[in-house]
Amino acid sequence: MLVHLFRVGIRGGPFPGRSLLSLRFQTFSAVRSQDDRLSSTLLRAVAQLRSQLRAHLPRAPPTRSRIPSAWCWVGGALLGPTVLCKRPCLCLVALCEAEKFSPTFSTAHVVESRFNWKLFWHFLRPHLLLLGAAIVLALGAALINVQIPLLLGQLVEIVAKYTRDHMGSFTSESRSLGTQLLILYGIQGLLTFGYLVLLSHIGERMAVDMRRALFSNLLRQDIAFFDARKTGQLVSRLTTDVQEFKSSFKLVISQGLRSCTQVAGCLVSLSMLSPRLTLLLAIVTPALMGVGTLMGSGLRKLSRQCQEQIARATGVADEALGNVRTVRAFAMEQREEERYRAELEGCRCKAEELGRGVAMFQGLSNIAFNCMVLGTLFIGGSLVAGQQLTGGDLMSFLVASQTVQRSMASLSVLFGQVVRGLSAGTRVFEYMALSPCIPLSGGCYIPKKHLCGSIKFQNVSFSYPCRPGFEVLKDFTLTLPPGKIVALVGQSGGGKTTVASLLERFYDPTAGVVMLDGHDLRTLDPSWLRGQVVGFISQEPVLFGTTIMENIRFGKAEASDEEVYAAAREANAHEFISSFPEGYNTVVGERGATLSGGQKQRLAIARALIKQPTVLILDEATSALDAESERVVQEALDRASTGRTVLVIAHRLSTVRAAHCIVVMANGQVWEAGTHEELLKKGGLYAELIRRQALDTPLTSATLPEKPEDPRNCKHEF
Ligand SMILES: Nc1ncnc2c1ncn2[C@@H]1O[C@H](COP(=O)(O)OP(=O)(O)OP(=O)(O)O)[C@@H](O)[C@H]1O
Repeated sequence: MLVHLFRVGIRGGPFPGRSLLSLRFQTFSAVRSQDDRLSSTLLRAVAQLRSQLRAHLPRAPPTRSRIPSAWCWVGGALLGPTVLCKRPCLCLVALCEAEKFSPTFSTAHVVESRFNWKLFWHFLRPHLLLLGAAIVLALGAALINVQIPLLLGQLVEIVAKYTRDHMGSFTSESRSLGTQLLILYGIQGLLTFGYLVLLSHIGERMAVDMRRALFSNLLRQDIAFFDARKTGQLVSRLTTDVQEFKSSFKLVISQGLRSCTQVAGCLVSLSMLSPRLTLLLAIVTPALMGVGTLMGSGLRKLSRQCQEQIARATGVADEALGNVRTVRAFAMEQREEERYRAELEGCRCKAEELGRGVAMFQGLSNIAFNCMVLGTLFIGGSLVAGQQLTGGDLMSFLVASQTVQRSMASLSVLFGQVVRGLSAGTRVFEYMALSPCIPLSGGCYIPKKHLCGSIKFQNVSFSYPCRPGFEVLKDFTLTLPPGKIVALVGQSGGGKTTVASLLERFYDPTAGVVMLDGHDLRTLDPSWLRGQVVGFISQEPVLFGTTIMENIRFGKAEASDEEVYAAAREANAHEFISSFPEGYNTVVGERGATLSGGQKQRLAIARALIKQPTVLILDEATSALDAESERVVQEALDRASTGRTVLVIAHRLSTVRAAHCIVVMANGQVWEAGTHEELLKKGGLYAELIRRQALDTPLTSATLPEKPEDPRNCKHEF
């Protein structure tokens, strides 16, 4: 179009030759472009134009006043990024508000999901010096890029002169310009290398810092937080989202800064060329930006949905691969494939929708910018006709506005990346800003010599945070005397494990209080409680994929080798560990996959015993074992239970006969309590359970015998 315009100028001759020649500097400075082909086409056209002009018009000295000074460029270059940073909504990038995210659970304080600039600043601040250096280098490279076309223009002038006059030595005339150009190319290359290295350095360090902070904050979240989320989704935030954010950050600084500098510089040129036309542009552009903001808002919402869908797909893959043995055992490969395919299909639909949105955005912005050029030409043409603007100025204005257009186009390409980056950042910072309701540490603790291990649940009611309407425990009262074994039995889903979870303070009761030696658990330091007071052995012990030694030491990080051996002996594990060629250095495989169920359980017992807990919770610890393993493990458990307050959760009633007290739970309440003999004699629910277990018939709430009139009468106090 520009070439065409030049030709029109020559043919129609409405432009005074003097003004056209005065275009020299503005034209070349404005043509600074990433598109070399376009630049060289323009250069050729200008050279052609110039030689034709020389043939038709008298030579005129170039005007100098309209060349933007270096200060204008620097000012523009600094303004652009500042505006981008401060008011992203004013720009075509980073322009929309985040959608409010409705959390699926209500325990933790969830901050609204806007991009958290405060946290971003926290991670950026340590790198400000390097970032400043990178910005200076990038601006330097951009400013050199502005100078290069000027020199190229002069070189073209020499070529044109030599072609026309065939006088003098082309080599000697062009040598100094060529050398200057070579030096500028070299410096520009160095500057580009410098700012890219710096950005990579900053980006990588920020990514590491963000991952560490996010991981650390995730580990601190309430158990309820994990109830409501899939591991794959959390891992995706740690990996994909941080990666996406880092890439966008680097791209915005490198490509975005360059384009913004160019836009700002050209805007300075434009306002110097024609304040009137610039004013018109200044009116039209915000209107276009308004439309862009609206579209951007929708696109951002889509981008967020897209990423959440990706996280869901990752979650499905993670679950299937993590539980591959179960999948194989049930021959569910096909079904898992289908589930994953369905999630991927969801990803594809969302991504395509997003792609269409971004494409439409870019298409519309192209139309808008082209219309702006056309409009400028018409309005500028009428100004020229009214002698309010010279033809040369109009030409410069068009070239400069073209450069603005190209830079804006490049910014609109950046837009998609920035939208993705911002929403990835929003997702990362969202979980970083979460604060758990139950802190990991803080509060008082009971000195060892005063610690007895007396536990009391007093009128406890509880609903899981992710199922608030469903009361699992209702006015539940129970006492666990120090050094005694209390067994919890009852129908499946009656709330036995929930009692253990409250004792570990994985959750806080909705009403009532859980006390240790008369102290409300909420006033005690949770990490002291879990780390030193309560030992927990579950039905499915989870081991880490490291050595046996490390796994046992997980219970007490500072334990000596001797303490590890002692705990293993107490747990009946020393013998089998010693029989392995690598002994305690045997690596157990992922989740202990290379060990038998009984061996895993004994390692879990050793891990719990090494911290010498005052209170021990055994949640169906032997129910997954065969008779022989159960015997060995039970032996270890009996030994471990001596002198401790023990809460045994059991399905197989035969394993709890010897308990000091058996508490039967049903519908979240204590149904009855007493010793084995007392309960049998009573002929209530326990007797029914014993009878049904003998017949191998499960008890459901529908088959519960008549409830005692007041369950509180069944409260068992020692
Ligand atoms: N993390 C959780 N989030 C929401 N509801 C839960 C959660 N864990 C358990 N529940 C629900 O709480 C109720 C009590 O579960 P709990 O595991 O305490 O029962 P239980 O008596 O230990 O059962 P079982 O003997 O089968 O292990 C059940 O209805 C269960 O669906």
